[in-house]
Amino acid sequence: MVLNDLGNKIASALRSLNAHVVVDEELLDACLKDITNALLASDVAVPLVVRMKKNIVREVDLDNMASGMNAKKVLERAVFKELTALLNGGGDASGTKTSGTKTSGTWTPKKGKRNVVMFVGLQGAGKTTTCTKFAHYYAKKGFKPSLVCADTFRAGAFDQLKQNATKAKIPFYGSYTESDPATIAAAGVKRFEEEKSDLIIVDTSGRHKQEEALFEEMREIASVTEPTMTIFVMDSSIGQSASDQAKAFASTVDVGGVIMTKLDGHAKGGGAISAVSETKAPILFIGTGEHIGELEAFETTSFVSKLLGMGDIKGLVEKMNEIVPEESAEKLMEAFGSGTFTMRLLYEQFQNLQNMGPISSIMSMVPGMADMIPKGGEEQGTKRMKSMMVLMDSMTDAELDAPNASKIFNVKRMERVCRGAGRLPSEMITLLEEHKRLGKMMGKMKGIKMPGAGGARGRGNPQAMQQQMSQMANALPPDMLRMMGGQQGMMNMMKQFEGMDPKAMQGMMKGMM
Ligand SMILES: Nc1nc2c(ncn2[C@@H]2O[C@H](COP(=O)(O)OP(=O)(O)OP(=O)(O)O)[C@@H](O)[C@H]2O)c(=O)[nH]1
Repeated sequence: MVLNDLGNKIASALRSLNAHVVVDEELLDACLKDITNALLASDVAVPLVVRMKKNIVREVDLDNMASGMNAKKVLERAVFKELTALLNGGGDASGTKTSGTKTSGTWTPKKGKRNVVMFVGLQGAGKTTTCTKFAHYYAKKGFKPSLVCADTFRAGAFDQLKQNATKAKIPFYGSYTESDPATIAAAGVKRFEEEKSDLIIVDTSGRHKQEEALFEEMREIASVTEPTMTIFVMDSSIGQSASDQAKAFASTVDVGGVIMTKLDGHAKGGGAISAVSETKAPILFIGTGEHIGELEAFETTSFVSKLLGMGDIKGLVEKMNEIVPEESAEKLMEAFGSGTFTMRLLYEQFQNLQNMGPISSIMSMVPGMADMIPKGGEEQGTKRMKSMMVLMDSMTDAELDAPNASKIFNVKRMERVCRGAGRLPSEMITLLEEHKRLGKMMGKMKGIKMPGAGGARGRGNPQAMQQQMSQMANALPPDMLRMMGGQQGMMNMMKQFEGMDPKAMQGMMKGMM
């Protein structure tokens, strides 16, 4: 993931202070040096790094720090604040901007109103892909989005948009014959206004800073479509040169938000962050893959928290509650109670896992678990899961709902399922073994009450919590328990959930299970 390296280095610089009881000037200097070096090595622009350092030093004023104040905590907070400000597009926590339609918070279109969003950005930044992801994201939220292709510069742009839009079932507009992008944009917006689309997305052609003619075209499109929001799409793998280009865009049109794409790559990312600060606009979303669902609403504090290995419990709760349907969670809970674990239930849990997106991104939300999935492990796991689902697709309803699936398959039935699924007998055996193993684990968990409302783990009942944790720890495979830091690690994790809305918490725990 982009910026991972930066996050690890800063977190390790901060952690290095833990070995010392008192933080003096010398230690602070050494830590700050490591942090600034990490920022520079990630391509964050020098003036921004200098400013950040100055702000941090001002905040962590050891000479004037009240006695009893923890210097490490103050430093951690200052670093957090500066990184947040940088990603908010201001670059300076002491004086954040707002201009035009932008705010330093998040922007959302208004349902049922006229929302025209113009996408601008460099060639290949991912505009066309992101337009469809953006439309899909809001379609799921009940909007009526539409797409207009005003890119007549790149041959094939309209076909790409058409293909993406058709797949996502989003109405689109474009032309093979009209060569003036402003004319197409105006006609498309007019059409969709008449059709009462409440989110009209206009894709423009990519350009470089030097191409004045194309910048003029962008101004013309903006003047005929009167966008309510202009989003600058930026490739996070772009280096230092991104800043100049971002500046040129922001001075031509009123950029109100940024979408950073390709965060799933391995680039250093600091150049992109510096460029965001040139636009003086907040990041609204991040692109984390090529697929339509791989667009995540951006929440700066959650992002910085994850970046520094502090987890993002709030995001985790929201994600779990959004993805795991209440009905499926209830069924799973029932299975916990009865110890019955059918193939269908396993299939449904795999479906939930697929909807969650990469497991590593979920793990990064849990404090201390960012590195739990070994390199390559995720891809391998996904492949295995898909192969098991294909096998289950070839089973009968009776087989899917049988309480003792691992016992009812004879050789003939196993061969038939494999033939139907086009899978090897060894894969079928793995599925049955896996199902049996999970069923066993489920049996051990029988009777565990979920934390949260009405759960045995009341805040005032640490003994009950300890008991539940022991039972859970016994049920988990030893490898997994070890990765979680043993029973103590689990307890620490649970402590992070303290003070959370019990209902939300309960829903999340059901989902996680
Ligand atoms: N890995 C990854 N690839 C992405 C992401 N977003 C876009 N892409 C890929 O980036 C490439 C370029 O994307 P396009 O959407 O064609 O870019 P564009 O900005 O419309 O290009 P122009 O029309 O030439 O300006 C495509 O191969 C996309 O699949 C992302 O978040 N992650």
